[in-house]
Amino acid sequence: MTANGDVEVKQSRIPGAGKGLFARKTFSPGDIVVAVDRPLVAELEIDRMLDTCAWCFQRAATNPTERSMAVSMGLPNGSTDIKNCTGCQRVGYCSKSCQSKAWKREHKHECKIISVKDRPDLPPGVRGAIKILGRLKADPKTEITHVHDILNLWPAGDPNGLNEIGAQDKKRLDDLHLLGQAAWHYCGKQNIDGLDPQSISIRLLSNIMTNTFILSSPLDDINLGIGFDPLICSANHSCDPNASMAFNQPRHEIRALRTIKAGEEILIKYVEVTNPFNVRQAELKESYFFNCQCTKCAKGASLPADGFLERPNDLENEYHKLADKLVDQYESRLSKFVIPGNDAKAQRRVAAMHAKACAVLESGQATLDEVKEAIKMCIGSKMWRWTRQPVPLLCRRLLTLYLESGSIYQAFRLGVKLHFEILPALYSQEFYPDRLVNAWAVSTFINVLCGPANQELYQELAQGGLDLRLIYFGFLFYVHDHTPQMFGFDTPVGKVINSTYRQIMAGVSIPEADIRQRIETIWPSLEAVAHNVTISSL
Ligand SMILES: C[S@@+](CC[C@H](N)C(=O)[O-])C[C@H]1O[C@@H](n2cnc3c(N)ncnc32)[C@H](O)[C@@H]1O
Repeated sequence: MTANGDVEVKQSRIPGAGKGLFARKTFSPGDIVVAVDRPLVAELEIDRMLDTCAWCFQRAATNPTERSMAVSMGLPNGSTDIKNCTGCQRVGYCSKSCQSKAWKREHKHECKIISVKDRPDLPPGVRGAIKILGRLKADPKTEITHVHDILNLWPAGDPNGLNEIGAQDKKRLDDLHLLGQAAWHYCGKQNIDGLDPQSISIRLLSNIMTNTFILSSPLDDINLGIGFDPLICSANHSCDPNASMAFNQPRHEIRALRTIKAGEEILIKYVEVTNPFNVRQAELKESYFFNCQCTKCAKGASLPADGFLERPNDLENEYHKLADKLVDQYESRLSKFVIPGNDAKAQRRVAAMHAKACAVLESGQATLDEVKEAIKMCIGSKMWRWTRQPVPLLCRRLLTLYLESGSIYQAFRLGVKLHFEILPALYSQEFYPDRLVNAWAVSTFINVLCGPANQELYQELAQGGLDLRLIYFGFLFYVHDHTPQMFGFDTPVGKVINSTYRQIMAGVSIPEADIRQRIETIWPSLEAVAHNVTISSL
């Protein structure tokens, strides 16, 4: 495996986790631990194949409203155009340079296969496997190493791995067999020395499909596609990770979130780790087929993230009735949310409320009112605090919906609540990606609020002691200060942040140090804004 010298792959200390990635030197917070120029497999979701560059994953905003919004915010989505490959017309690129890199490395192996007229668009994992097999055929000597690196991972690298998947989800295993055979068939059924031809395709595909990470841009809250790389994927999961992944279109990095000492295992998150114990366990099992054995999970459901504000059997009458109906409605999904307790019925009621809120989150179609209602149900029932999931995830969704509906002031207030109250309670690290992305979003809302269209509101807030211009600088500096540790300025997100910072500072005559001093004096008034966001003011 093409490991860089700073890390090595060896037996993990997590019980039953197989191999893991270990530090060979000490890393400071923000240091790049591992980086690949592009994951070995990076494939667009089917829905993104025609509006996102298949090489660098830059998405073009095609909806006119979204496009003009992106232009006004200086985001790359507003200035990107995707031109289809003239051969297959199934994928496109944002530039000649991306097209040429993609062709040389991989697209030449799939172009004809995916261009067949009546063939439906193939799922990303299958397209990835086709390219790997195509590359192997063209250059067996070099590419066989990649194939072995892939096959060594779990589950194909573990004699029981595929059986375990079959035992948990037979349909998933059947699908992998079917899709693997399809990839092998499309590639001319090539054989690989020393490997059983019947199993190569399933093993390749299952290792790619069960170890993928989602590729998305920090500036664009959309799943763009899937990534898989044997080196990055050697890192095991922890619900208390010491490192995080960043996709810098198309460079992929793992960065230290805190000090990692030489010899320590590098642990990233595969799923949302701020969820309660049972939800984390269920999500890891559903998507990655394992029972998490990390140090946080070893404590079971005993942490603040698992607890409620009140005892579930003290649920007020109004919510009691609502929850009883929800228990019937979400019966089949309850086990994921139930926390074992003295009063099983009461636990099932709050679990049903959690299931309802998650159904809202999972539905891509939920309206602004539905999301608000879900937050009101959780907070209004007095069971949830604002920092217990799924409330933070619902708040993030609501913020996006406020933005889409043009309710910028509401988005600003909720963003401030997330910044001051919610996110620091979930992630103690100063520059955690979610905190940085939220702060960047808040800065863009304030910029709009400072504009000519919002003069009245601006004046009103200024009279109440909220100097939005100064607050804007506060968020801009926060984001600019932490970007090097989280993304770097040479990345798409880093470039947007840096050019905004430079542009703004070029028009300012007051020394930056003075602005920073003044920010400190007004910052406490923002904490009051955060505090004043209640369910009745959503
Ligand atoms: C992306 S691979 C990581 C490399 C893998 N350990 C190997 O030996 O190939 C993911 C697999 O590692 C194991 N794993 C990762 N994190 C784990 C954890 N916290 N607890 C238990 N098993 C884990 C699971 O088998 C999971 O399906």
